[in-house]
Amino acid sequence: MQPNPDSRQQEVVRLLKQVIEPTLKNDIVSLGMVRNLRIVNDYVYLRLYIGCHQHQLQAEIQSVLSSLSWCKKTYIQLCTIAGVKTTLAVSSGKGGVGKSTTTVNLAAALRLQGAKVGLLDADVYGPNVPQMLGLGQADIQVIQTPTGEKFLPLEVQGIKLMSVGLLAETNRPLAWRGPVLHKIITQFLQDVEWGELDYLLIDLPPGTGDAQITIIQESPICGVILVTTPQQVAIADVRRNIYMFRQVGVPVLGIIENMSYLICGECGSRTPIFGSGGGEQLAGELQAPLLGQIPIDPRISSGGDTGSPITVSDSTSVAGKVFLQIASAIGATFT
Ligand SMILES: Nc1ncnc2c1ncn2[C@@H]1O[C@H](COP(=O)(O)OP(=O)(O)OP(=O)(O)O)[C@@H](O)[C@H]1O
Repeated sequence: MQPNPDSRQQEVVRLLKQVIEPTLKNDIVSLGMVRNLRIVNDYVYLRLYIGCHQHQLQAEIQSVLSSLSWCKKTYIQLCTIAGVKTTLAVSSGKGGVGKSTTTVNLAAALRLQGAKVGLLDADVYGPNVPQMLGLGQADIQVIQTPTGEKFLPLEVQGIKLMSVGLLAETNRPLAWRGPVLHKIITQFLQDVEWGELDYLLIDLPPGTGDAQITIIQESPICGVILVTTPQQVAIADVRRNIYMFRQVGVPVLGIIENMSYLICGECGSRTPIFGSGGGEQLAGELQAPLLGQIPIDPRISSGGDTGSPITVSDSTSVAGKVFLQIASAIGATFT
């Protein structure tokens, strides 16, 4: 009698769920670390997406799967980014909601709290992170390493940075499509010599297209942070975005609501210019925590233009404090 492939698959998943990541205190399947699980004949194949400090999980998987009577061998393809512990993605349903601003300030907040931080600006449609950190067009160096040639990230304000924008010509929009886009993104993920990083933040392109799906599928993202504004239209887009991440199996860490309110300079009262409660409603509906609400502040915008994130220039501002709070929550989760 032929073995039932579905019951074998279920058996493997059940065993894999016994492998618990000790810091995150959850199983590796729920954490989205196991992908592309296939059982062919009597062999198990899977990809394991982990940080550089989680290699022991591979041996644990081999150990639990060794109890399968029918399995001749388990092949595990390790997917890590050399030197990087925790990879987080920042995403938004639509453009212009402040995703890059949020990524830069979050990177700055994690840095202020002593973490080693890298930032990958993968927003091929509008790579503006370098400018937000005060970098113009800069030459990217290629260095020789034991594993081949690699891009050397730039270092600015204590943050290591690599951006598709740094490879593009000034004032010329990037118009990469399909295979070219796929190649550039995967090259970014594999061919950057980050050194040792506690966190790599990836600023994803907005939406749910090819570029996003490629990055999510190809990288060991431990979690994604979604940025939205309180408007209904932005929220509908985030909803689509969340479903995409859940389909791939990447955990959604939470939602940041940007441009939530304007603070009166005179009396300190808060006015919700774009409506209120959107982030909260979404967080409830999708069971993803609301990590923070960022005010509208002209200094956030001017800081983006001049390369001086508000979290660094004024860490005691309301926005600065919210970013630091979110960074603490991330630190509490991953270390
Ligand atoms: N809380 C805020 N207060 C004031 N201005 C803000 C705030 N957040 C973002 N901005 C400004 O809004 C504009 C859009 O922000 P940003 O580029 O970060 O958005 P984005 O979602 O990354 O856009 P895209 O992905 O389309 O490039 C920028 O000029 C930025 O300075």
